[in-house]
Amino acid sequence: MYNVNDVFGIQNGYKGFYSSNYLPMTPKSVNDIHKRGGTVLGSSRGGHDTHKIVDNIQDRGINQVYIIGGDGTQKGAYEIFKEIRRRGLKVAVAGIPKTIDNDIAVIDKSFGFDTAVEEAQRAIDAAHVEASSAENGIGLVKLMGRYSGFIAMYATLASRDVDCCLIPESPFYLEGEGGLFEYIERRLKENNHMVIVVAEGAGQDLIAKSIPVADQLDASGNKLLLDVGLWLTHKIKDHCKSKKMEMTIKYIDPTYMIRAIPSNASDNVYCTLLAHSAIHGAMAGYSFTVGMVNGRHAYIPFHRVTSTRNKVKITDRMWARLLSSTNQPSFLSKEDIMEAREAERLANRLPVPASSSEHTKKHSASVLSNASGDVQGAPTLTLSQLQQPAAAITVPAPPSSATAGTASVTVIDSDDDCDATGPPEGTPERETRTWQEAEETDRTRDERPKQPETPERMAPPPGNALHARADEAAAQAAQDVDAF
Ligand SMILES: Nc1ncnc2c1ncn2[C@@H]1O[C@H](COP(=O)(O)OP(=O)(O)O)[C@@H](O)[C@H]1O
Ligand SMILES: O=P(O)(O)OC[C@H]1O[C@](O)(COP(=O)(O)O)[C@@H](O)[C@@H]1O
Repeated sequence: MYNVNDVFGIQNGYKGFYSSNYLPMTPKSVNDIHKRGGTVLGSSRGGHDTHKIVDNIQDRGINQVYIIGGDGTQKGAYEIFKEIRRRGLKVAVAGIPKTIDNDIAVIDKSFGFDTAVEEAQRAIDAAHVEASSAENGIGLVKLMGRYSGFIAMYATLASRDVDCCLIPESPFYLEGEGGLFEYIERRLKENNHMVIVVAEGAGQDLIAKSIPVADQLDASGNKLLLDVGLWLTHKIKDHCKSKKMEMTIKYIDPTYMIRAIPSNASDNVYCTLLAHSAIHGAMAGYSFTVGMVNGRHAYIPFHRVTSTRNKVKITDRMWARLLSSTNQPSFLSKEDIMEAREAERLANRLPVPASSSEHTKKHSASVLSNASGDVQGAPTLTLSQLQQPAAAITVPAPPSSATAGTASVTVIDSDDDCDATGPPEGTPERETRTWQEAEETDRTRDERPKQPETPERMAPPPGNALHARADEAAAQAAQDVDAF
């Protein structure tokens, strides 16, 4: 569709721009890479030298750069975009969110997350089998999630075999009333076995207190985490020993096995849509992070996705649903809840609530999105060309009959951050609302009467008893969190 002749892969992450040769990529060479796990191009931490990267882009005459990765990668893409803009180059930068952690702000979910949740079920199933095969058996599964517990939360909700889910956003404690040990004792008495899921970033403060070690960072500046699964296993064993309680604990760490598998069908489709959307946007001359927002394809300015991180909101319904599904303690004091609400209010720039129930007002990301809900037309580039950490594409100047106009471009910000070079002539009209106007409109939309929050307002359509029970339970759980 766009007459692209030269596509190159950058090997081993950002440093590959200046430390290795670019790898020519053809439809044939990438034909089945989506069926393999990991990355054929390689990845790395650290090594982001903005000037050297942009020098290379410039020297090689690259005019579109597609950058695939998590929030660190998107930050790096933003730096590259700013340097390109400073130099006045006609190069579009498209960030494509890929992380199993799902911690990238604004977008509905990141590519890789669904696959991770699905694969995590296998580890939870194994933990359940092992736990239920022993007397007082505990199965403990560690899942990835450095800063955010989305994989742990969704895997727990999907499995229904989990009795306790621990995530970084919800601090927990071991001893005393309402603590983890008390819950474990109770659950073993009731059921004779239990499954605990812990996200790798959970309980890091607790571990640091019991094993004081200096913080260490990886090459990208991320804190190296202590193994919460191993630590917890020992703590539980020690506690049960002190109580003369017979028990068996099996610790399963499937983290890399989960990240290493090929993406599932739903992620493959999502990847295709991201790829198509990114290509249309870059061909139209824009720079952005691409993603689904409220179910619509959107082009998001880099700074919107890099300024915050997506986290599980423990004051939100989803976490309340999890609490009601596992029956675990919330580990939260009233002060913790108020603090979490206040942090959420400030992060979302919400007004001070008139009453305590006001906090439940949600404020979704203010973005504009494609009115049709989809990007029109599909380029001939394959998604697999974009399924790797970084790829640079050299695009010939579009012929006068270029079909870039078929891309139904949606721009989420009308400030100049979203537009490296401006769209070439003949491309569709840009969104004309200012960012502030857009935000205002979206806020108005967000504040329209929503799905009611209280049990009586949550009444489902008559005749649907199953939904009624589920909704009642969710509302009750939300109230429990409120009341706590
Ligand atoms: N603030 C930043 N500015 C520039 N580059 C960054 C920034 N944060 C991370 N990076 C680079 O992005 C790459 C990926 O970041 P990392 O945190 O390792 O993974 P992820 O993209 O999964 O979050 C690394 O090469 C890192 O150096
Ligand atoms: O040991 P590594 O390779 O640094 O990776 C560990 C990290 O990768 C993550 O899973 C994120 O992976 P991705 O962003 O690549 O999907 C974090 O949760 C975890 O801390």
